[in-house]
Amino acid sequence: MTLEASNLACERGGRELFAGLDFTVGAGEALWVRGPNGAGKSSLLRILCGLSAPAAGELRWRGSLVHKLREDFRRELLFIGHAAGLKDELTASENLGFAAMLAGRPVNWQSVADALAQAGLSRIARVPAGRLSQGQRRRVSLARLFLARDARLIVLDEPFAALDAAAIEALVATLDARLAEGASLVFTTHQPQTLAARRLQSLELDAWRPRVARP
Ligand SMILES: Nc1ncnc2c1ncn2[C@@H]1O[C@H](COP(=O)(O)OP(=O)(O)OP(=O)(O)O)[C@@H](O)[C@H]1O
Repeated sequence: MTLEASNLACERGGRELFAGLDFTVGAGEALWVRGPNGAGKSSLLRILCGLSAPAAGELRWRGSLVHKLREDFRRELLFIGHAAGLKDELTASENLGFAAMLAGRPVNWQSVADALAQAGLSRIARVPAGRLSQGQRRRVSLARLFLARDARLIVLDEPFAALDAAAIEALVATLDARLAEGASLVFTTHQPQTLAARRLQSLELDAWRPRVARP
C-alpha cells in the first residue's frame, strides 16, 4: 500500500506553488508537510485526495493513478480538512454520522456513539455544533478516525490546531496506533509533534525549492 508522487506540480491563481515533488509514503509511514502560510500545504493535500488535479506530474495509490480511482479509493481514504466542516444546526452526533455517510462509509448510530465515546465526547453528543468551542468542533471532526478504522490512507490538514494538551496526546496515540496497523499518514501542522512512525519524512514547501528529508 503506497502513495507515490512523481514530479508533482501545483498552480493556484496563475501562480506555481510547487513543482518537481517526488515522494513515497508506504504502509506504516508518515509524511509531515511543512511550510509557511500560503506555501501550498492544503493545496497539496487536496491533490493527494483526488479533490483537485496537479498541474503536472503523477500521483499513484497502490500503483494506480489517483484521478482514475473512484469508490475503492474513497473507502480507503480518510481526509479531514482544516476547517471542521460541521453544520452548526446539527448535533455533534449527526455531524459525525452524516460526514461518514457522505464519505461512503456504512455507519450506524451506535458506531457513531461509540466513536464519540472513544474521542471522549459523549457528553456533547447531542449538543448542536454551533454551541461547541473551536477545540470541541475540531475533536468532533477528528472522531471520524474512530469511524474509519479501516482507512489505509489518512490525510489530515492541521489536525492539532485548537486542541488542548490532553487532546493532542490522545490524537498522537491514535495516529501511532493506526500507523502500527499499517495505515499511511500525510499531515500538516505548524506545531512540533512526536509521532512514533516507523518512518517519518518531512516535506518542506518553501515556495520554490520543495525537498523531502528525514526531520
Ligand atoms: N481556489 C484558489 N484559487 C486561487 N488561489 C488559491 C486557491 N486556493 C488557494 N489559493 C492560493 O494558493 C496559495 C496556497 O494556499 P494553501 O491553502 O495551499 O496554503 P497553506 O500552505 O495550506 O497555508 P496555511 O499554512 O496558511 O494553511 C495561497 O496563496 C492561496 O491564496
